[in-house]
Amino acid sequence: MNQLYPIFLKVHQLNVLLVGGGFVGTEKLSFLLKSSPKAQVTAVSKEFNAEFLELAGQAANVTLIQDAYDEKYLGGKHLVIAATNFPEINKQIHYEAKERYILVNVADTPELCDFYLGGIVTKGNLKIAISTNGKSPTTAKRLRQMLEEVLPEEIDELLENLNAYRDTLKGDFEYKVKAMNEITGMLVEKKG
Ligand SMILES: C[C@@]1(CC(=O)O)C2=NC(=C\c3[nH]c(c(CCC(=O)O)c3CC(=O)O)Cc3[nH]c(c(CC(=O)O)c3CCC(=O)O)/C=C3\N/C(=C\2)[C@@H](CCC(=O)O)[C@]3(C)CC(=O)O)/[C@H]1CCC(=O)O
Ligand SMILES: NC(=O)c1ccc[n+]([C@@H]2O[C@H](COP(=O)([O-])OP(=O)(O)OC[C@H]3O[C@@H](n4cnc5c(N)ncnc54)[C@H](O)[C@@H]3O)[C@@H](O)[C@H]2O)c1
Repeated sequence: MNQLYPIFLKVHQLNVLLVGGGFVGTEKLSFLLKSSPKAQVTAVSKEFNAEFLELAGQAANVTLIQDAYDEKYLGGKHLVIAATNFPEINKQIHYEAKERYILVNVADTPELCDFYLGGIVTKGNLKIAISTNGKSPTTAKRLRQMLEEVLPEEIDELLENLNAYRDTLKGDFEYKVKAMNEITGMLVEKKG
């Protein structure tokens, strides 16, 4: 059983440290920004590859620091993602983050992660996060692609309409719960 508890982070109001601006760092930044274009990210790396620089250059809130990792960069950070090509540096980042109670992900190294990055589907206001418990990231990717394909864009209209309806409801909490459940009931009704 997958015992991970997913949460939906407001990364535009949190400080994320990403260490390593190579191939894996670029992939992590790219998925982070795809889902959260305004994510506040400080990227520290000895070197950045061209793709990383292009991605960061187009982003709203990505700060680049060309330097070797140092624990001082953990100051004021809520989340850390380590993606250098040196396992011992990634381990050091892991331990120094843990000392400060900062949540840490060492890319591609499940045993050094407090959290995993997931496959993420966004359709307007709807967001679905997928994890395979680290068993098969490729399956998370394929499921993400499949859901992106099959979920209609109109699903966002449905959410907006239901939100507008919700705002018109007068009455107490119990009444609102009942009304919202009634109007959305057909979404889960089984065909006879
Ligand atoms: C979902 C996604 C999100 C993201 O990265 O943002 C993600 N990996 C993605 C793709 C992907 N990663 C890898 C491949 C190559 C094929 C392969 O090796 O399987 C592909 C496929 C591809 O690229 O086509 C390599 C890989 N990844 C991990 C290991 C280590 C291991 O398994 O032990 C290795 C081997 C490294 C090596 O041997 O060098 C581990 C992790 N990867 C996770 C997330 C976490 C678990 C998520 C879950 O619970 O399912 C976890 C545990 C930690 C973490 O990194 O957070 C993203 C798809 C995004 C999308 O497309 O939507
Ligand atoms: N199974 C394995 O051994 C294996 C194989 C391949 C990749 N990986 C994983 O891939 C990741 C990195 O691979 P990549 O393909 O992105 O490598 P890469 O060489 O493309 O990028 C590594 C980046 O880290 C930076 N860097 C190196 N030392 C640093 C330091 N001390 N401080 C700051 N930045 C530093 C480099 O400048 C570079 O930008 C790691 O998470 C690693 O665990 C593991």
